[in-house]
Amino acid sequence: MAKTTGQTAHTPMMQQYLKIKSEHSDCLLFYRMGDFYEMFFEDAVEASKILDITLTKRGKSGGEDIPMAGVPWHQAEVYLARLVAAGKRVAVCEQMELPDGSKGPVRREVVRVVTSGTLTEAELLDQSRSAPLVACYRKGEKWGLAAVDLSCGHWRLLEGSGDLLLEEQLAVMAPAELLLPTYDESQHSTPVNRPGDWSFSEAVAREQVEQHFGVSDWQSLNLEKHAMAAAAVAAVLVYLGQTQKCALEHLSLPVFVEQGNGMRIDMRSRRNLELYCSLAGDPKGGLIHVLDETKTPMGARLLREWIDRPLTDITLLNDRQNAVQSLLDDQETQTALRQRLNGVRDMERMLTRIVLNRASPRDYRGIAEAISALPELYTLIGDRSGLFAEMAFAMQGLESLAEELDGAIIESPPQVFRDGGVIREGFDSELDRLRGLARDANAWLREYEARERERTGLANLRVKYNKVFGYFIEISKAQAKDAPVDFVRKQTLVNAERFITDELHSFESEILGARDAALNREEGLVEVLRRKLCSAAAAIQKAAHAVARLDVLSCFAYLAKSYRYVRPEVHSGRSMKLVGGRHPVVERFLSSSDPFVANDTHMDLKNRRFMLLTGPNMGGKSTYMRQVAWIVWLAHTGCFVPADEARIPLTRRIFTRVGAGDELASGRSTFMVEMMETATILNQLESRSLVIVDEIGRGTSTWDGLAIAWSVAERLIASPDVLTLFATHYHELTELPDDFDTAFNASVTVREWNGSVIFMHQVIEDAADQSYGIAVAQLAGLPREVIKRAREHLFRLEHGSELAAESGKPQLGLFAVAEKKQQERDLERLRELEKTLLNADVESMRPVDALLLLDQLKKEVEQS
Ligand SMILES: Nc1ncnc2c1ncn2[C@@H]1O[C@H](COP(=O)(O)OP(=O)(O)OP(=O)(O)O)[C@@H](O)[C@H]1O
Repeated sequence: MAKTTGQTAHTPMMQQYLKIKSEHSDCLLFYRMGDFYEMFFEDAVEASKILDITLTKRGKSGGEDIPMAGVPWHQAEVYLARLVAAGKRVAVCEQMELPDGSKGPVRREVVRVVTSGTLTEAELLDQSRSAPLVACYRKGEKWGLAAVDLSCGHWRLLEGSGDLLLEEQLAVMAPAELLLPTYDESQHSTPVNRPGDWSFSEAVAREQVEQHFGVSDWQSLNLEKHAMAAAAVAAVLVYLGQTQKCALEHLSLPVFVEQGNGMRIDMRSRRNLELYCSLAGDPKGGLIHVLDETKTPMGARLLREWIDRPLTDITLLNDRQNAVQSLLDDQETQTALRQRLNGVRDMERMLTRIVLNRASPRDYRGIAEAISALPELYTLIGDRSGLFAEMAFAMQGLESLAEELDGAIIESPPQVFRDGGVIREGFDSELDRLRGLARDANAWLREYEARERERTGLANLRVKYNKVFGYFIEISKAQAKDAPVDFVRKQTLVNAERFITDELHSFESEILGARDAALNREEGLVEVLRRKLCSAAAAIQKAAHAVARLDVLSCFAYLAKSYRYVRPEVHSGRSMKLVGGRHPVVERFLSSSDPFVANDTHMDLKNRRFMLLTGPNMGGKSTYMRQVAWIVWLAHTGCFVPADEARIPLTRRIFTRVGAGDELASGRSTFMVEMMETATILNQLESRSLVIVDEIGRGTSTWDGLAIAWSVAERLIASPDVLTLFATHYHELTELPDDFDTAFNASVTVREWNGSVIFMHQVIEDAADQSYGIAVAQLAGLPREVIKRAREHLFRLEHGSELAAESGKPQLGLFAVAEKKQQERDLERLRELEKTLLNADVESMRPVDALLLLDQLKKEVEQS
């Protein structure tokens, strides 16, 4: 805390501030003062830097000025967003009563602590992704995770063992905030908070679940055999209690759902394949971006989830595919659906804000419109079976609530409730009556103001209102001396004087209370609607989830139609057949004059489990291999795939090793990253894996690199249930198919034209004949002199070794050269031995000398 001690006695308000701040010392304190949130002492200094707002002062402490900074209450969300993004937690302290003019500060309380994992405001959240609060509890190898997305009310509970899996699961969950016990010192890039070690306990979980959800039947949550996840649930609930300080009626029950295995893809592979953004960090180059044709925020979030967590259950996949096919076949319904989904706002998050009493009038209107859209949606799909029947059912039952809300909330409500005007005329007769009185009052006031101006001759006389003093007449200081005698002075301001008259007073007490009464009445009506929405929260969430599913399925059908995606057959066998496969992202970015070249892929475990892909730089090797990975991945989400035909083996894991950059920040060189990725693959290979290796061993000496690439390739070929695509510039490896029946060569084609290369991007089943490295370097704009010199070096290297020339593989006979050198050394040694033997005079030699010679020869052979 600041230098708050000292001899100066603090004002009562500052004493109150200091007390509240001491109870929230780990947060910045937003202290409400009228229309502002003020911060003092270090909070003010820190916040003014982060928010770039003026640092002023207010009063003194210990003889020194107290620093102060403030933000207007109606813009608080923007500032909160920036503070939270800067890693801060903010305690929001509100005035709990109106100032009544008496001495002493009004009662204030912290109503909420805003943290990165507990945000609910639309302005603070990315609508297309969830930002969960995740608690992690570990004991030995075992761990339990509880993730809650407070903005939607969803839980996800997981258990497992081993650091690798934990890291993977955490990476996929992408927590906005992590809760750990104090003894867990693992390092994370996410902000970590510690709700207290005692909270990570199954017993606390039982207590908390009963308290929050009124559920004492532990079995119904399927947590009895999942003590690790239960302990994590407890920590989340305790933390929410500490920070939210209100009932969380929108939270669904933390039920442990057995996840099944699903397809596993480690975080590196997700990055390598450019799932969320391109390797250069551009989200527009990420797969999610090109696939997201959803119409609603709920749909966008679910799309991410489906892609993040591919399924390995063929029946579930078929259900999704059937639904997509059915929409694809009925374009009329599909078009109508997409039109109707368009503009359905974020039901889940609006509902959360309503339940937590943080909603704006626009949230009420938004949810009214979203619920009103449901009947049209379920009618469109109502006569279908399968997933559609489930979705249609989940959307029903909210019709009367929709009608009531629609009838209650005006079409374009104001941003805040403060001035009323949210409830429609005709919804409540009492409200209409009070508003009528207030309207009459307004007319009377305008007439009274005009009358008094004329009577007094004071042109700038105004009749005004505030909640503390009610109605009064305000005159500027300069003219106050001309006020008539019946004006009774009520308050003196710096530039003005305020008065009351008998007439104004009696008017006020008679009818003007109607305005406040109307506001109160409106507040009460909104609260009734809020309670109804709270009671219907579970049903609304279910409907919202159905809307999200419908949106994603219709997005898949849209992709299929617009970009010629085809329904893949995911089967339990091990063969893969892709005809006319395309890369979903690259094909979108190419111009029509230079269209994407589709390619086929045929692999199977028996004869073609290892594809060795060679060809020039820029030839399209990386694109081809990633497209195969994407097609396999997408096929496991229910999405159709960019190909003319696709038969895909059920795949449990996808591994990739793709040209990495340095991870200097984590102290890893390019080569180290390469080797770590390779180690991950080889150590974790399991049956039904697809492996993509795009270059290996480049970051070290050619010899080491080639040797490593060779042995890794051999290991992958020997792995019993693994399909591998392996791209390399080491042409020596094209000999692999000679030694292994299950390996085959493929290459990307180029043509030479007028001394330049043209990339055909066509994959053929043959090894590449040369690298064209210098040609590509020339294309890239290397100075002409450098290119010329490189060609000279290349010529020297290619013709410097007879074997290189013999092999017909220019530039690449490194192993052959090594072998040749070794043979030469061996020959040399043999000649030495020969010489020694020939020089030995066996006739005259003593037996002991013969023995010594024999011994010497033996040692020489052993050392060679
Ligand atoms: N099938 C294709 N059809 C059309 N253009 C393609 C195709 N494949 C790749 N390209 C284009 O060629 C560029 C280079 O492709 P890619 O990065 O896959 O080559 P590469 O062989 O892996 O090169 P390097 O060996 O240098 O890594 C891509 O950015 C893309 O624009």
